[in-house]
Amino acid sequence: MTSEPQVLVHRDKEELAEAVAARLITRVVDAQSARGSASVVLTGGRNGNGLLAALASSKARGAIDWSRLDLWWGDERFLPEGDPERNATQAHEALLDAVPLDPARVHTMAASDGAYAGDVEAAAEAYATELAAAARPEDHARVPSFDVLLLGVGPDTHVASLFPEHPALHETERTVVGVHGAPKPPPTRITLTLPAIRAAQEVWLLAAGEDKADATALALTGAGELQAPAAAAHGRRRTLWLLDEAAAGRLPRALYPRALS
Ligand SMILES: O=C1O[C@H](COP(=O)(O)O)[C@@H](O)[C@H](O)[C@H]1O
Repeated sequence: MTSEPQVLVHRDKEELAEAVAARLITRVVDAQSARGSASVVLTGGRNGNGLLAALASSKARGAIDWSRLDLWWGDERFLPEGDPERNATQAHEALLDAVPLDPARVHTMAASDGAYAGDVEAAAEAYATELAAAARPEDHARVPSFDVLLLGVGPDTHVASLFPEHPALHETERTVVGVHGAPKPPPTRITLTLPAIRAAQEVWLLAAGEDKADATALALTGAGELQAPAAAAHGRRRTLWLLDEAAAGRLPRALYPRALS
């Protein structure tokens, strides 16, 4: 089962970050009260980090039981531990160091100088194993059915480290793969594949800024999955495109309810 994309447009990137932070707090609190815990897949990039910063400064952040939250990553730049370009480093700076998480529930992807000694394929396989161990029988997948999986949309329509026309987009078996020759630095990365992304209950795609307007329009107006990877990202129950007015600027008006001012 997939879900039709829904589009919500906020005024600017600051309003987008604050509104998505409020939405995420509500979603996590609901999942924790229903099940005892929640799981969220983080994204890197400007909008992902803007969201984490908005969560850090939200007065409502205390509503989340941070010790019962599993955090995963959709992708990682295969760089040494602590490198400022690693998505995990940026997430720690923006939010994770400021909240009482259980370190055992913070599932970072391996660094290039870590246990797999520069072998990105082995690092990807290890993350797939960690995900499979966390999946419950009721998830019906080799990954947990994440409550929310966040994806920042790149100006070329990439999501996670799935770039247009790249071989990782063809993956139908593995849930995590190594990426070589990414067009955006660094060239070597680790990414969830489409089957892993589509196991999430809800997929939220984030885009702000005029440089995302073409990507957003392309992905939401019928582009193929190879041409526009963002078009291939769906949640089982919900697929939400969360935009600011600049990123929504080239969308047909019929696609979203809020009129641009
Ligand atoms: O490299 C990456 O870029 C995308 C989008 O980044 P943005 O700065 O253009 O918003 C991000 O989603 C991905 O996780 C990251 O590794």
